[in-house]
Order: sequence, then structure tokens, then C-alpha cells
Amino acid sequence: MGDVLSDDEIDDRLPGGWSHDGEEIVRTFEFDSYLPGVGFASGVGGLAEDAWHHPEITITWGEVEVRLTTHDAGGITGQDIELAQRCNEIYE
Ligand SMILES: C[C@H](O)[C@H](O)[C@H]1CNC2=NC(N)=NC(=O)C2=N1
Repeated sequence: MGDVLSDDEIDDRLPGGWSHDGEEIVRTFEFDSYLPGVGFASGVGGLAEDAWHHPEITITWGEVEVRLTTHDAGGITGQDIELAQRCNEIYE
């Protein structure tokens, strides 16, 4: 699980496109229509199961918002950073 990261550590390690929002990191991924976003969300679900680390995923038309925090630690840890990077890898 790892320790909660400091604000500076988070800012240094945030993957491209992600933002620090309180106790979470967040990115909104954009798509041309609805179903590509659904497919991406499903892929994120698979990454989450692989990592046994689960984001909040919100699907709307043309957008998928992914929010990450480590509930067991009460903040943002390296697990969040790592899963965020893997989300970027299946998007780009
Ligand atoms: C019981 C189960 O192992 C825990 O709830 C795991 C599962 N997925 C998780 N996901 C996230 N985001 N944070 C956690 O602390 C966490 N813990």
C-alpha cells in the first residue's frame, strides 16, 4: 500500500493530464462519442482488478472521469500514481 505522499511528491510524480484534487488525483479522458468511453472504462476496470486498486469512474457522453485515492491509507499513495500511469498507457 505504501505511505501517503506529500503534496510535493504528488506534484512531482503526477502523470501527464492528471490533477491533484484534495485527497484524490483525477483525470477526465475525452472521446468522440459514448461507447469508446465505455470501452475505456472497462479497460480501467481490468487494470484496477490487476492492481487490486480501484478508482471511481464516471462515464458521460464523450468523457470518462477517473478519480484515485488509497482508501486504506487515507490519502494519495504510489499505488494511485502507478494506476494513473497505466490508465494513460491504455488511452494514448
Ligand atoms: C478489501 C480490499 O482489499 C481493499 O478495499 C482494497 C481494494 N481496492 C482499493 N482501492 C482503493 N482505491 N483504495 C484502497 O485502499 C483499496 N483497498
